[in-house]
Amino acid sequence: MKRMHILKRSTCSYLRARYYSGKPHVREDRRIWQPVIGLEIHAQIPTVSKLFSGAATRFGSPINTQVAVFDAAMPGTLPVINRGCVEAGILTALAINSNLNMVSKFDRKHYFYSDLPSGFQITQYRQPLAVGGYVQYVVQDHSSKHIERKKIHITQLQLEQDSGKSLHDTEDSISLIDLNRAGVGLMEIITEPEFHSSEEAMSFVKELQLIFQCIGTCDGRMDEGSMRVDASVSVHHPGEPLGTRSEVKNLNSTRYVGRAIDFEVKRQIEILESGGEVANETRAFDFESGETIPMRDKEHLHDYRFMPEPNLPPLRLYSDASPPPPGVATDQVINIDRLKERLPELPEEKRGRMEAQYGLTLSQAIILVGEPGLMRYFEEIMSEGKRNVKVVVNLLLNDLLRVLNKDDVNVDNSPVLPSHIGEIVDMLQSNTISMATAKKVLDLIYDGEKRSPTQLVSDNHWTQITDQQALVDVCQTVIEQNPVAVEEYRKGKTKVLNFLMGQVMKATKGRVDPKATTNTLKSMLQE
Ligand SMILES: Nc1ncnc2c1ncn2[C@@H]1O[C@H](COP(=O)(O)OP(=O)(O)OP(=O)(O)O)[C@@H](O)[C@H]1O
Ligand SMILES: [Mg+2]
Ligand SMILES: [Mg+2]
Repeated sequence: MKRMHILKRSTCSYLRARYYSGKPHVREDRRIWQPVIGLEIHAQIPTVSKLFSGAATRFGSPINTQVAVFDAAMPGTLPVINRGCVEAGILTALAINSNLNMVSKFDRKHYFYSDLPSGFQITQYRQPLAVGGYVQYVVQDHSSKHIERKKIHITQLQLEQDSGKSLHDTEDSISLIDLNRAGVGLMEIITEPEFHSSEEAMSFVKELQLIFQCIGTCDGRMDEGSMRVDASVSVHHPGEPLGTRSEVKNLNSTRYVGRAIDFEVKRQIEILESGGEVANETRAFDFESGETIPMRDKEHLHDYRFMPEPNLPPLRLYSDASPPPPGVATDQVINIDRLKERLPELPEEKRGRMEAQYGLTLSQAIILVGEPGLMRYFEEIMSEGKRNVKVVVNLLLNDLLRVLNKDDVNVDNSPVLPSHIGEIVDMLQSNTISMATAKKVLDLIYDGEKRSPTQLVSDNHWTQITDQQALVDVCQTVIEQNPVAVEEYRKGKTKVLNFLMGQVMKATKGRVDPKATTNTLKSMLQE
């Protein structure tokens, strides 16, 4: 059945309604509210210099130490476009299936703000770098464990300058300006208003972060402001025209994206249900109260007085099919076919391949692809020997991630290497060690053990007891030493078996196969 993304109209129970994956909540009159969300994402391009000047872009540098005369809008300075930024924009457009404009243009967008010395931002208004496109992403409902693939359409991708930063000193009532960020290259990506829940919007933002990191066109660090999200939110009754949107600006974590959307949806439903109208306004999110508040400086409608940027010619792209005119040096132009060749396997393609090639479930594929470095690590293990994919994935997702997450260590810095896991898996598959021993070996290597897993097992005599008579002997001892438990088991308290199993494990230091032990114990107890 197709899932519906609709909300109970009643506002009091709104927050309890899981409108992403839950069943439709319908009031008697069957009038339901559907949230509609569109996102605008600003992503900083990690080139060493800015979009139109040679100033550096390092995050966290001392205030006003990365400012070229152009960034400070000194008269007579001219923009020179940064090839790296254009390439990043093109790569991103390709990754989100957007159509590149072979000719795009730059415009001036005027507004007054103290951190914008020129009084205008150079952006792409009339003819952006790319239009259209779509992104496939996955939405996971953590409580129901339901996973769904979704698709969102992209409106456009444009290149533009970032602004500076104002620091307001309320004590001395002064504002200080830091121009380090002014002119850093940004990609603005706009989605169609097609999300119907905060979960969908958040999942898309995470997918975009994965795409950026995969192709290297933004570090995706929302906490450092290198990726910022504006969420436009409205509600309507399905089948009727879209409602008036409000726009919550500058959300700097995926969690805040979700909280701001949930708050807005609830606020708007309340207004509409009490007969009011939603204002088309810009709002800010206050993470402490969890509320959105109108932004005072944006109360009036802006007249940006867009005009073509006279100091930049149109940006022309070339391809093998439409090459540059003869005589133009190849390093002076960009051929998009060369960039297409550089496009790596994207997150959704990786997930699809993990499912198809290795038979993984989508939820396993999501973790392997979402955890930086983990898919490569997994494939390195799988590239040798005939390793059972279930055993490998189980060890990685349950045991390796457990120890790494405990100390917040990245897979790439893991002291447990793919070769270690490979050896452990081989010993498991040949029945040399039990699962309990495998976990113990993994933990020891994580804690700094320098011997190889094989060496460790042989030095400690941890090889699994595979000899059936030896297993029977251990079980016999345990049965003799625990008459009370045995009695209870025979009276029908079958849970006692777990206790006896534990005793065998203890006696053998985990060197037995749980299944073989259970069977042996059971048959011996029936005698
Ligand atoms: N009725 C609606 N409800 C929710 N979202 C909407 C609605 N109509 C449009 N949107 C979304 O609002 C966003 C509009 O962003 P866009 O940047 O194009 O315009 P803007 O916010 O007015 O301009 P800017 O912020 O650059 O000054 C898009 O993400 C779009 O999907
Ligand atoms: Mg906007
Ligand atoms: Mg915009």
